[in-house]
Amino acid sequence: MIIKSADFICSNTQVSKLPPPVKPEYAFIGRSNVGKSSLINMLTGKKGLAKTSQTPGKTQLINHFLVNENWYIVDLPGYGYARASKTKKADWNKFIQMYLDKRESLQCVMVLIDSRLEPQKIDVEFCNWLGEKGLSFVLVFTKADKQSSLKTDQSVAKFKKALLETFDEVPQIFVTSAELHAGRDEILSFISGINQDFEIPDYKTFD
Ligand SMILES: Nc1nc2c(ncn2[C@@H]2O[C@H](COP(=O)(O)OP(=O)(O)OP(=O)(O)O)[C@@H](O)[C@H]2O)c(=O)[nH]1
Ligand SMILES: [Mg+2]
Repeated sequence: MIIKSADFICSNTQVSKLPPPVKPEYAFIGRSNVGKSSLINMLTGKKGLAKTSQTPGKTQLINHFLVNENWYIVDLPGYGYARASKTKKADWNKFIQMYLDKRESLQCVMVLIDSRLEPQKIDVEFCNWLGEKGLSFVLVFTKADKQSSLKTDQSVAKFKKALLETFDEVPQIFVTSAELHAGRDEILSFISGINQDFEIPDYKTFD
């Protein structure tokens, strides 16, 4: 897929204020600092589109970006930010779960996993939750440039093994580096394949 345009549309803290669910949508989610915003910038080819930061907890809202006028990328706040208060974490859970659970046009949840780490409990639990809800998801391993490909392969294998404790099969896997633009074509062609079959869902308006 060639990216002709990518534009910021809106930031929201309320599910009721999201754009109408008439275009296919892909949510990028994962632990704080895993590289969600960097990946979005890499995929769209627009460096400053999603705000990135070395300080975890940068993205605080549901941010919609419209790509090629016909599909949305959604940048979500990271989960598992250790320094966030309990109330904040609970708010995050409620808000994000409601969004993921209710968003009619959501086609796939892109779960980002830091390829340098051993399987993290919070990531595995989040995947299990998606599975329970029957939501489609794929795994996107990030920051592959930070280590050898052997080390990345080992991380991927360990994560697969952790998921196979609850799932019969593992979801599709992408290995990426925002730094090296790796994995871009694979993810864009995956999205393009789904976009082709998109039909506008029935949906409720909130007014
Ligand atoms: N080397 C390398 N660094 C990366 C890569 N992706 C992200 N980073 C760095 O990791 C840090 C966090 O990146 P962000 O994209 O802001 O992470 P995020 O997941 O959006 O973080 P929050 O919005 O805080 O949840 C930044 O310092 C990035 O430059 C990558 O592929 N390779
Ligand atoms: Mg971010």
